Amino acid sequence: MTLPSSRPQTMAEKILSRRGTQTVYAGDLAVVDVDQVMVVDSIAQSFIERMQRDLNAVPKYPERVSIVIDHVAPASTVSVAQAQKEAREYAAQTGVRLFDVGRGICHQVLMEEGLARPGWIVLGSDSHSTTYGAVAAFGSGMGATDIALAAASGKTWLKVPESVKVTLSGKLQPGVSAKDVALEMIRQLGADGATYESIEIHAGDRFTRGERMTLANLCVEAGAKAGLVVPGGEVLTAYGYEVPEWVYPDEGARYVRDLVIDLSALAPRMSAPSEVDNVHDVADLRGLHVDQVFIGTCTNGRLEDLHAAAEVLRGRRVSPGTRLLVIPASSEIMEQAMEDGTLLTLQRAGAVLGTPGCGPCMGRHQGVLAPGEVCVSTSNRNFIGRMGDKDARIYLASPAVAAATAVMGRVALPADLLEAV
Ligand SMILES: CC(C)[C@H](C(=O)O)[C@@H](O)C(=O)O
Ligand code: SF4
Repeated sequence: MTLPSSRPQTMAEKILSRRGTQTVYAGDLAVVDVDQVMVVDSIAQSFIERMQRDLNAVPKYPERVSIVIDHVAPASTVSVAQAQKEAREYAAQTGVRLFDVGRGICHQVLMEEGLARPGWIVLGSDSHSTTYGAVAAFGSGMGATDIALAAASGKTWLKVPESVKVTLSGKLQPGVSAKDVALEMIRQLGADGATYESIEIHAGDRFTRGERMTLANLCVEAGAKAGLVVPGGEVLTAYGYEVPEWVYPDEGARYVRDLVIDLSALAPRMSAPSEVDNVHDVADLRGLHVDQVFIGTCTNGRLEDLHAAAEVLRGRRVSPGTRLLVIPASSEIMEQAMEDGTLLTLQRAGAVLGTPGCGPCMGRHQGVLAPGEVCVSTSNRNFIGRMGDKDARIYLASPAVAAATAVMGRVALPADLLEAV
């Protein structure tokens, strides 16, 4: 079925039209079918309460609902353990999917399980649900009430967002990664610069699916409702997904803003405390003492990220005054990194390895920070108090920069290690 389209549409307009009842444009209200609803452990209790107490409903399509125990996994306190127990029981009773402790971070797991696909609408009880835009799914985060309504009815309603067009041009320099591009994009847009907008990223055939996840993941840090990467390159061929022709934005679609990022001019970037858009060249922050380095999260905990870190750490040691935590984003990644020797390289270099999941990303367990401590993290948020004490400071960077920093014990570029020998 091709819907009549009277004027050119953005990708967000395309998907929301196709999955809804009529052709819609930015500003319209859309009622759409939801292909997958994702609930994380921290929200599971409120979700269950909304379903049972407020809506008196069961999931309409249990196969379209997934619960992931990832944020504080394994449980850190009795109340966390109790909440996770209830989530397991709920999944067993209703037949929704459950991904239990150790399977990994919700967004990574859904992608691996094929529960986010081109043209789908995926709603998560987690703000980084924009990540699904890596495979051209309209992914968005919502609160427990909206998530429960979507699970109960199989639908959601939302205002169709305006779109910002981000075009990537040129070729990345060696040592510069998708994370640096994402941080630069957030700097240019600003922390609230795309509030309730869809960021449509035109990357051509650049970037793997994992790198596209990094780009789409960071979109919410500019306040975006969705972050859609236009399919190209590997995404079209390597994952067995058919990318339907109708997903692509039309020539002449209307954007509220146009941004072009010249990749050839980009150096490794770092976001300094305590807003994600406070982005600088790593070279300008070089030398700052770092207490903890964390490589992981839904932003940069994939195999390619662990490879980038291992390349820097092979045959080297983490600096004595610094701790390095490495947490693969999923069990699948962990297995691959075991098989190909990456974890051994990291362990020998002095890394502390953790259970696949969010780890200390939001400061709940497994590596929270003391007052005054400085952390370089490959995650996506450096707000005050995010990883522990409010007087700790967090800098966001790519896995290669994080690894070089761990070796030097201070903010460094991989190239600095060669000079230090
Ligand atoms: C716990 C969850 C709701 C939260 C989010 O919404 O993003 C967390 O994942 C985060 O990164 O802050
Ligand atoms: S890894 Fe961090 S950013 Fe990602 S879902 Fe977990 S807590 Fe949120």
